Amino acid sequence: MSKIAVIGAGKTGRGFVGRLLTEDHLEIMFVDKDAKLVRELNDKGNFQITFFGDVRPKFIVDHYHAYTWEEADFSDVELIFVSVGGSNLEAVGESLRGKLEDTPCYIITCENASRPSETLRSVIGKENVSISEATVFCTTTSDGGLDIYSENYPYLQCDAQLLNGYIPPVKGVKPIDHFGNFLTRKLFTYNAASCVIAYLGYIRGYTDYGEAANDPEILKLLDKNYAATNRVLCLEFGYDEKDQQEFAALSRAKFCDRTIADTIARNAREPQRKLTSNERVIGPLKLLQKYGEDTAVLEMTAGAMLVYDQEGEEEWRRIKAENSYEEILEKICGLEKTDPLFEGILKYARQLCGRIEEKRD
Ligand SMILES: NC(=O)C1=CN([C@@H]2O[C@H](COP(=O)(O)OP(=O)(O)OC[C@H]3O[C@@H](n4cnc5c(N)ncnc54)[C@H](O)[C@@H]3O)[C@@H](O)[C@H]2O)C=CC1
Ligand SMILES: O=P(O)(O)OC[C@H]1O[C@](O)(CO)[C@@H](O)[C@@H]1O
Repeated sequence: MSKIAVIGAGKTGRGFVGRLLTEDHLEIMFVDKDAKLVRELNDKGNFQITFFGDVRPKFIVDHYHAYTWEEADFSDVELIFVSVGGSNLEAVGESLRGKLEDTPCYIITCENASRPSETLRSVIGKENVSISEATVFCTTTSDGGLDIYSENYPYLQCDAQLLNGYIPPVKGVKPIDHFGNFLTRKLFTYNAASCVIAYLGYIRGYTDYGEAANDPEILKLLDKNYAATNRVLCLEFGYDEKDQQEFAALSRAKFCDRTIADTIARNAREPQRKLTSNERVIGPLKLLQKYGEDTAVLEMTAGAMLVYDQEGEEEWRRIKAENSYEEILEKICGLEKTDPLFEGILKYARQLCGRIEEKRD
């Protein structure tokens, strides 16, 4: 049988996709740029998945070998999952381009990102390679070791149309016929809400994600944002209102679920990625603006993102050291100075920055 590769042996790659493949007794070829992680995966030969709330016995993933790019051989690889973080997709495309053969090959991106298949397709540029995108609903965390903590989510839904009739030989991977804007819907509903909780939680001094999600003040803002975002997503994409409300309610229940042990730092990681123009905050803000809805909660969230600071976020710290808030709004968020969102976000950033400084004194 042809090989299956997973590029990015991180939390989603090894902890979610790796589990789905192992549940089907499939052999995995992990590829990662982190040579230390590759060595650890091979030396140990297995890792364990513990499910939040102990809803299922621990699960072992052990049918794999891990490789760095230099070692990885893609001959006879038919199916590739990519889960490296949206900002690393171009680099993955560059690395893959020279390694893929001229036989048909299918790639499924597993990223919270705007149009990740387009990004990868434009770099790989090979006719024989079909690239689909998936929505990852399964939260996976780690405490730095190989083992993973995870929800017991059973599926990876992906765009069937982009697979050109190919059916992945994995039970947990579900090609959906009318996938359409499902990834954008997920990003603007789930991940926008996650940003409200994480960054407003940071401003209020929380480090635990579940605590922040259950804060009554944050919940009030979250619900206000869900109501407005639900309305504009229905107007923009034609979703049924009740269906969208139920979709949003599922995300609310998940974020408030205290059995899912998670941190503000993980959910707030890489603000520079989350603040780009079509992403989870500026994207829905533009829709709210287009349909005349109240933009305050997401403007406040974007303001909190500008203020956000955390050990380990070195790229974000560099960007902030080299750019003013105004420059970040222009260069990263793609907002013009004349756009009311620009001034709105800036106003909140200044207010919240003052609040953080007061706390420090
Ligand atoms: N962890 C989670 O709960 C969820 C994650 N996601 C998405 O899944 C994607 C991955 O996230 P995580 O697994 O949490 O991140 P992670 O940081 O745990 O894993 C990413 C892995 O990709 C590797 N990588 C980065 N650039 C690479 C390159 N050029 N070549 C090969 N390997 C490379 C890194 O070394 C790392 O091992 C992101 O797009 C994220 O938004 C989506 C939903 C939930
Ligand atoms: O890697 P990112 O983009 O921060 O997203 C991870 C987020 O995605 C989620 O699955 C939300 O859908 C959460 O677990 C987590 O907050």
